[in-house]
Amino acid sequence: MTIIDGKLTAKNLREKLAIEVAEMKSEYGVQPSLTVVMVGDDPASQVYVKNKVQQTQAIGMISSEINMPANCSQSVLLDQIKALNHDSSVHGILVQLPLPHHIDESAVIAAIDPNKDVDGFHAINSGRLFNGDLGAMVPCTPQGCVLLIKQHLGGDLSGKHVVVIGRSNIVGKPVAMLLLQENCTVTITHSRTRNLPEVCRQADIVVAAVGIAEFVKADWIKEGATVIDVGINRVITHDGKYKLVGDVDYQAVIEGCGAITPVPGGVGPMTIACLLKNTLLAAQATISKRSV
Ligand SMILES: NC(=O)C1=CN([C@@H]2O[C@H](COP(=O)(O)OP(=O)(O)OC[C@H]3O[C@@H](n4cnc5c(N)ncnc54)[C@H](OP(=O)(O)O)[C@@H]3O)[C@@H](O)[C@H]2O)C=CC1
Ligand SMILES: Nc1nc(=O)c2c([nH]1)NC[C@@H]1CN(c3ccc(C(=O)N[C@@H](CCC(=O)O)C(=O)O)cc3)C=[N+]21
Ligand SMILES: [Mg+2]
Repeated sequence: MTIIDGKLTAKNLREKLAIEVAEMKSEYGVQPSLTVVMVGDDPASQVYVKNKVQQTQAIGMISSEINMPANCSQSVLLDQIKALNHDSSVHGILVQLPLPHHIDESAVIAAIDPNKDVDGFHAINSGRLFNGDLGAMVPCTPQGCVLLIKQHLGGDLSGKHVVVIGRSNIVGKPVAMLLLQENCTVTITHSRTRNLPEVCRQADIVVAAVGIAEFVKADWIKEGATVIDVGINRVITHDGKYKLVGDVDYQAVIEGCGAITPVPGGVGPMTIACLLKNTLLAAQATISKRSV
């Protein structure tokens, strides 16, 4: 049984990115920059934003954060995004989700310049991914999942049966598309799926993106299967502290699976590393435009 070390893999990826950032600065005088827009003060989002700001700067990129009050209107937020779209010193824009209920998330995502959409959530980018076009900005968490799977299984995923649990636009659907592109046989499951344990037992690889703490049980996992736990759930322990747990019943599943990503230290750090990679790609695209 292997515990897939996402923290280490993410650190190695960030080190490679740092070299490319330094080269970009010295050869073109361009420093990749990422702006995160946060509306309101969701505590879980704050942790993510804090990690992201620190890691962006650590690899030599510019990080800025725009905090807007929870009661800010949709039109004020859309104007802010338009200003960032027109600001050539900003290469990547990330609007932290979820947004307050009075704001239409899809309208906000649609307002982001697809070339600066480092989350890969804009319909132009999800369409490119769906069509198998190179040049899509690929959503960070799905990208991180696939990197961890390929690293563990040695690159070629042809013919592997993957069961994805969850069909959100930010994790389930895009991770399924990426794995299809890797020639996997992909089953997408969700809350209306019948006999989910039975379906999961067919899988060589299970990707759990459900949002329910310790939802996936040991007897759902075929012996030797690879388990990717995307879930980030904050639960209160018996001594009243918060801890993070995934969507997989980790302590039970480690007994029989072939490999598993821990929470924390699995997919989460890869999400941030892939965000930095997308920011570098967005900055590189502005240079190739300039030189022709
Ligand atoms: N590690 C990271 O970097 C990231 C982690 N996350 C975490 O990943 C998890 C999933 O996130 P996200 O995709 O945004 O979540 P959503 O809530 O948007 O989607 C959850 C999905 O799980 C399905 N589901 C819910 N209950 C069941 C059930 N009983 N049986 C089967 N399927 C079920 C839902 O089905 P239906 O569509 O039918 O409602 C839905 O498709 C969360 O814990 C989140 O915090 C998210 C982003 C990044
Ligand atoms: N526009 C947008 N894009 C996102 O990608 C996005 C978002 N909104 N909203 C929230 C979710 C969640 N998410 C996480 C990323 C990293 C960690 C992460 O770094 N986790 C660490 C530890 C964190 C800790 O210790 O609290 C780990 O799992 O080891 C967690 C969660 C990105 N999301
Ligand atoms: Mg959601």
